[in-house]
Amino acid sequence: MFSHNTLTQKRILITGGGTGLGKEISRGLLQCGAEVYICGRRESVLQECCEELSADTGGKIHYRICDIRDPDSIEAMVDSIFQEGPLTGLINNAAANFIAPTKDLSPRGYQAIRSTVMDGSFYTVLSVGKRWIKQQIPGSIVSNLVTWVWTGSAFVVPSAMAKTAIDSMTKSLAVEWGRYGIRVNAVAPGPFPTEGAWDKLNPTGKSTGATDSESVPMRRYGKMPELANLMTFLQADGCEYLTGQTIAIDGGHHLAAPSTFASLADLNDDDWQEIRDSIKASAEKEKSQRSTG
Ligand SMILES: CCCCCCCCCCC/C=C/C(=O)SCCNC(=O)CCNC(=O)[C@H](O)C(C)(C)COP(=O)(O)OP(=O)(O)OC[C@H]1O[C@@H](n2cnc3c(N)ncnc32)[C@H](O)[C@@H]1OP(=O)(O)O
Ligand SMILES: NC(=O)C1=CN([C@@H]2O[C@H](COP(=O)(O)OP(=O)(O)OC[C@H]3O[C@@H](n4cnc5c(N)ncnc54)[C@H](OP(=O)(O)O)[C@@H]3O)[C@@H](O)[C@H]2O)C=CC1
Repeated sequence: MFSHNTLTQKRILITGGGTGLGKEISRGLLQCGAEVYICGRRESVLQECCEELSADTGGKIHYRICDIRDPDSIEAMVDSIFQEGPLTGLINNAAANFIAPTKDLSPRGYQAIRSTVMDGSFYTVLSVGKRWIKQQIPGSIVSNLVTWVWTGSAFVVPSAMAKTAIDSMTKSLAVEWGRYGIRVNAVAPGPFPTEGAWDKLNPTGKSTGATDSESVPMRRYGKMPELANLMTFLQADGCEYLTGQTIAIDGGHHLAAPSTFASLADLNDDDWQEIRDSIKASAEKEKSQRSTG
């Protein structure tokens, strides 16, 4: 779809780029000639991703260990990247999520998700954006949201709330920063199966709804290159007049089956305990690999 030099001269930071969608978006950007920075809390995961993608694409990819819930950690990362040269693009992709009945959420459970998705995305945008403004450099910010920004979604309320806040940031900053040549857009994917999302949203196979590809009008899940292509377009030269938009890429899913987890109202307490235990096992495995956070 794009040539190997569509993104030559572009230097793009993608948060949470070591796994899942972030990793495959990084692959797509590298294939189009961008220099890519990824970050996350697990050094071994980031290192392995860089080795794999650089061998597969021949592109330049670097990692930084960073906890985006901590603004100081973000400042240190962005500062060290700009010392090597300014970024031209930022993709807010890192996120936290788990499925749970809202009545069972503690303040800490809510904060774990809000502080990553809403605060972490905002801190990163602020850290990069203020440098672009000061150095009079144009840039492209793209946040990876979800179609719940339009539909809401039961049983993942903190995620739906926090993603919606970033949708609002997208429209607001597009206006405030347009005069600096900074574009602010977002994408809203439907289901693109990844280990990270499925472990937290359908750990036992009981979270039906969107896990069924038949509920998508296109009768399938998204393919990674499709999402990478949209991200490449939004980071490329040639669409400078496009800003303030959140673009769905979901095979029509949210128009046909808007309430992703509505059917889960029928699960009982034992089902939810089993789901919670499975999520805990997945989170503990990830935690044991963390270098920060
Ligand atoms: C199959 C689904 C198909 C859906 C298709 C629709 C379209 C897809 C839409 C997808 C949209 C978005 C998806 C995503 O964002 S997926 C990203 C998944 N990846 C991650 O979450 C990675 C990061 N995750 C984490 O860091 C952790 O998993 C966690 C979020 C738990 C945070 O870890 P942290 O170390 O900060 O926190 P703790 O483990 O100490 O827990 C903090 C509090 O949270 C409570 N908690 C944890 N799990 C649950 C649960 N299952 N239910 C209720 N509460 C939970 C925990 O008890 C702590 O609170 P307390 O101290 O008060 O007990
Ligand atoms: N998969 C899907 O179907 C959909 C996904 N999305 C969105 O796509 C994005 C990626 O999701 P997906 O790839 O599925 O899930 P993953 O779990 O694979 O990706 C989440 C990434 O975020 C990183 N991360 C989490 N917390 C932090 C933190 N505090 N600081 C730094 N990095 C952090 C994780 O790395 P580490 O743990 O090492 O820090 C991980 O690399 C998310 O924004 C998600 O909401 C949207 C719609 C659909």
